[in-house]
Amino acid sequence: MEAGLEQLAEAEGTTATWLKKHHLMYTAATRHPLILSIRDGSIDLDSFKRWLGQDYLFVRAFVPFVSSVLLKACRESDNNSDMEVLLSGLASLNGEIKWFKKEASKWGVVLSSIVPQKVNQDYCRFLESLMGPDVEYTVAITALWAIEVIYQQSFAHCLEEGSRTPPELAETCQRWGNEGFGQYCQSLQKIVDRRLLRATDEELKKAEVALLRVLEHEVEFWNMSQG
Ligand SMILES: Cc1ncc(CN)c(N)n1
Repeated sequence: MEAGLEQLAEAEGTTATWLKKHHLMYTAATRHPLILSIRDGSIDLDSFKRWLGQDYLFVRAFVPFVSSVLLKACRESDNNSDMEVLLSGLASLNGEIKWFKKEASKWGVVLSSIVPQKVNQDYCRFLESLMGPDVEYTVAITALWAIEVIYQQSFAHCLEEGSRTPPELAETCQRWGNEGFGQYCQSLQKIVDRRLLRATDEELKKAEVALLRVLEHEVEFWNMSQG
């Protein structure tokens, strides 16, 4: 990399550099055909319902993962405010689970009879693999940021001017596409960039791999939902 570009990368943060480097995969995850079909109004509602049921199960598995990142922050972070950012994210999952239940009953999706599909199980297993004490805080929070920002960028796209998102899906898009969630993602990104500045080469590599794995799992999750 040229010296000037290197300085730019440092000024804008490692995460931005990685998103540029992996822009094809990032676009595949944030502009998936399922998201584009919500945005243009052509969404197949069976796909939406499949996504809803599977994502409910995913979010239940996501709670212990976020808790584990919070625990790592309490033990390993060099900055007190990390804990507050993570705690706010964890707290909002309470409302999210309630929302899934309400939304499922609106669409006639019976959550108690949803069986996790293999893609979902694989993703949840990946989350579990990041929960152990051997996984560094920097690596785990990189994965958390990636998981959240993909949803934020995907659903915010469905709320942009010119989108023809069906009104009955607007609430879903608002849940992850709203300003507050965008700010939460930015707070996570700042933590990740701060941690990556002090990371060892090995940690940097592991964090970048975690980002790539999340991108792959997210694309698979959309594919599975689309059927
Ligand atoms: C698959 C998936 N990825 C991300 C999110 C956002 N927490 C979610 N609910 N589901």
